[in-house]
Amino acid sequence: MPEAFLQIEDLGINLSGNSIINQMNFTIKKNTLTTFLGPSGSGKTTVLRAIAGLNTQVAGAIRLDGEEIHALPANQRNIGMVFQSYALFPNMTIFDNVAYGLRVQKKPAAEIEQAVMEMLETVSLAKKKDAYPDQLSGGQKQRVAIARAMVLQPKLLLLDEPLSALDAKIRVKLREQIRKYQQKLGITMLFVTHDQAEAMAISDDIIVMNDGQVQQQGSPMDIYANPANLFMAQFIGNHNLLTGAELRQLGFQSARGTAVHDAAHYIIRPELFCPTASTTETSVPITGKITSRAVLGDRIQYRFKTAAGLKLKVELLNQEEPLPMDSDVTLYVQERTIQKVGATNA
Ligand SMILES: Nc1ncnc2c1ncn2[C@@H]1O[C@H](COP(=O)(O)OP(=O)(O)OP(=O)(O)O)[C@@H](O)[C@H]1O
Repeated sequence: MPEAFLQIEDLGINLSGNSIINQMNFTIKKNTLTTFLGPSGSGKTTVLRAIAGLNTQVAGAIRLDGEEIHALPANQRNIGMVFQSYALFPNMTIFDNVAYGLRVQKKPAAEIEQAVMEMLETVSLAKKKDAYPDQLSGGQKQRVAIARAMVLQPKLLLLDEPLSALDAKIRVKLREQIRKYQQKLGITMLFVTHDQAEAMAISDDIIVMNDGQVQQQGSPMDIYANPANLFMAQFIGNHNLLTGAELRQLGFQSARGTAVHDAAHYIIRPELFCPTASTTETSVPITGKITSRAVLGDRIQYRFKTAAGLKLKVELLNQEEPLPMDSDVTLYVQERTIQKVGATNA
């Protein structure tokens, strides 16, 4: 196993007398982008602030690159931070904003000039070096904030919902750019978001939090394909979540070759329904009626009600005639695509 670069061990955080985080453990690897994903109030910001040193009243251990850092003040941790609100200095030019930290460190002027210009080239803002923050768009301001943090070459860069204040199109563009900077400069990043698509799109690893607990950590594919528990199954994706009893009612005796247990939970992903039976795999026919449909562009989303009254979400590629409404249709699901919640095997 690669050595942990950031190691959180038995982290405990109390705020105003309430236990917010209790015995939390996780590690992240060097030169990766890890996302904290979780609903509002799950503790993402609280843990990030503890790592940054903005809250030092914590139990347990925080190690970065082999060094115990939990007792160090924020400015001695070599950790950068980017906030949703940019927090640029309004009365300084873009160049001076990015140069600020290096000047505090009393680096020679020529070195500062070179590092700042390289960083402004990286974030494609070299031409704006003499502008002031209020002359830039939201996305440009956030790129300055990111450049200002990256120019200090922190061991770890924390980004707390950095895209939340931006509109949808810019968010997608900037998240791709952040991923590019991370890979180009080999920075270890920890990125907080409550947006699942954002986390899936850019992460090497996702840590899903709820109620101050890590629910699951894994690659986007892992998290999507193998939810570790009921919370994960409900939180991630747009699944059909069924009990074993319901699955058997649909005609499945087994899932991935294992007998279905009535009390266990299973997932059928909406995109895994087929209009025709597989010729090579065991597939189960399910008959019911389409009760609604929505054309999403490349896909069509259906609500499908089985003869026994189970309501399922179905998504098919928009490449043939849409399924008819209100008359019986039969769809097929391959037995091997059913996922058991909490199963560890892929
Ligand atoms: N200063 C404080 N005193 C007491 N409780 C706090 C304090 N700050 C946060 N909390 C509580 O800690 C929990 C975690 O909050 P936190 O801000 O870390 O969640 P989050 O996952 O970052 O949420 P969001 O996505 O809304 O930012 C919440 O229940 C919150 O009410």
